[in-house]
Amino acid sequence: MSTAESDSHGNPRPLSSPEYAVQAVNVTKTYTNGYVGVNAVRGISVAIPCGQMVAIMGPSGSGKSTLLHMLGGLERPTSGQVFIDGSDIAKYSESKLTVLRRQKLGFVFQTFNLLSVLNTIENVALPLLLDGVDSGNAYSRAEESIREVGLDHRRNTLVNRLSGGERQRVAVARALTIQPTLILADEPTGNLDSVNGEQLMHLFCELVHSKGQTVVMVTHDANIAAYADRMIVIQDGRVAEDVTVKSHSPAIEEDHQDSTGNGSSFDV
Ligand SMILES: Nc1ncnc2c1ncn2[C@@H]1O[C@H](COP(=O)(O)OP(=O)(O)OP(=O)(O)O)[C@@H](O)[C@H]1O
Repeated sequence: MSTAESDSHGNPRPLSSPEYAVQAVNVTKTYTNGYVGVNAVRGISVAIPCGQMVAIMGPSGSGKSTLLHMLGGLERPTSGQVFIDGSDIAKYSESKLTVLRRQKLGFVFQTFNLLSVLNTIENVALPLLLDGVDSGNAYSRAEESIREVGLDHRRNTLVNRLSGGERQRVAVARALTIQPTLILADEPTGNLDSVNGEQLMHLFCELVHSKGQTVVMVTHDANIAAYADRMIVIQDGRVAEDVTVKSHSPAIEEDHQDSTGNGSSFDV
């Protein structure tokens, strides 16, 4: 098994190897609730190669979301290192982390952080506009992401008038619009019915297997985890299992294209 410190043959590899989208090296996280410390993550090392789809599973409270947040620089580890692009992001300043997240990482979380005063396309274009992309370019890239998630017909609708599932898809479109190297998703299908949940997984598979992007998702749903190339099971803040379940699945790519050829086959 490949770990952060060694390859599949057990040979030591340099830290922050560029073949990895993200690497955690012996990360821990202790939250302090008053006088009581909660050891949410107790020393996890994982190396996630570029172009892999990973499902993180495990019981409630086992530390899955905490690990995901540390991989995305949303939480700082209490100890250990998190490497992205060869740098330990645990050492980054808040402002450097903000830029990294905006430029390189796509987040699909249940709390969508969508701005209710903006419509779909404005929300999706926002990260690009904040990053200084000119508005013509930002809006045309936003249109493309909205098409990918099958929400063209809602492009001008205020997000607080959308259903939970539609908002979830806006959040996905917003995450995709920056073409992130790493997509981090916490229960990404939580608000979707089974058809749209499957379509989102097909889209993730397409991004991973055709475009070389990397997806790390937390899920309780075994059917959703079955789309992943690798499953990491967390228990009591540690890795209990780390299994590569399959490699590239061309069938999924072929299935993904709809009759219009635009790649979106969400149930609208
Ligand atoms: N901000 C926080 N402050 C204090 N304790 C926290 C905080 N966030 C998480 N915890 C605690 O850390 C532990 C791990 O939480 P985490 O949310 O990572 O688990 P999880 O596996 O994602 O759970 P679930 O599947 O229920 O979402 C839990 O005991 C939780 O109560």
